[in-house]
Amino acid sequence: MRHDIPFARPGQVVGLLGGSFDPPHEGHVHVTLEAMKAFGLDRVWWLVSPGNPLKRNGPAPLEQRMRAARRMMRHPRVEITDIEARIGTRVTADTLTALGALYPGVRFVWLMGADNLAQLHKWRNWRTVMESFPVGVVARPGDRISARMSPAARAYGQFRLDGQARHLLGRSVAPAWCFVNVPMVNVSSTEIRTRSGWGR
Ligand SMILES: Nc1ncnc2c1ncn2[C@@H]1O[C@H](COP(=O)(O)OP(=O)(O)OP(=O)(O)O)[C@@H](O)[C@H]1O
Ligand SMILES: O=C(O)c1ccc[n+]([C@@H]2O[C@H](COP(=O)([O-])O)[C@@H](O)[C@H]2O)c1
Repeated sequence: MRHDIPFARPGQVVGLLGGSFDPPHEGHVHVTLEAMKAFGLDRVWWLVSPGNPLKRNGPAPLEQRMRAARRMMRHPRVEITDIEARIGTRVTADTLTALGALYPGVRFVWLMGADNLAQLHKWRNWRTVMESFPVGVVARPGDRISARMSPAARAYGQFRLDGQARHLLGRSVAPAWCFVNVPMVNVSSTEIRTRSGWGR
């Protein structure tokens, strides 16, 4: 196993929170802790992205976002990683395919806020995202309804786990997804960039 990428044992359930983290904030911490509890995850990796394929303006340098993410999230079961830059992927479908090959036997769960489920059908090979690993979706202010009515939610409606079975998500076989309606934290990187000048 390479030493510049995180370690996971076969059988472990590892949540993947992909993001620009430009900058990281309390909302990311909140999603991580709620998802860990709700979906029965052993660990969560923050995948600090080299750059969202759909965002035209590049984020702050990866090293700056990695440092800020490490300051923001200090938890013994959470790892901050730039693994996408290391393995050379930025499209999520490609990342998940690569991780499946790199970590045989590890049970990954793709995590995202409701805003991303609402947009998922615009991602490259988005069906591969739904079909590679189970997907855990966490409520976000303003996006709960659009997420649940979204093309991806409708296309995979029959594979949705009821909220009461949320703890089974990590041990489910894809396609399987679950939306959890947890208390929400109203913060975004966009708002922080606007008021703080982060990255400029
Ligand atoms: N407050 C929040 N509640 C729920 N999910 C969140 C929250 N903030 C971020 N997320 C989720 O975390 C992941 C990474 O988010 P990202 O780094 O894009 O932050 P962001 O605040 O959405 O950024 P931006 O405002 O630049 O779009 C995404 O899946 C996003 O939905
Ligand atoms: O694969 C895609 O086409 C794609 C399009 C938009 C976003 N994503 C991923 O979604 C995650 C959240 O992105 P962001 O910029 O909203 O933090 C991050 O891991 C991105 O790489 C992926």
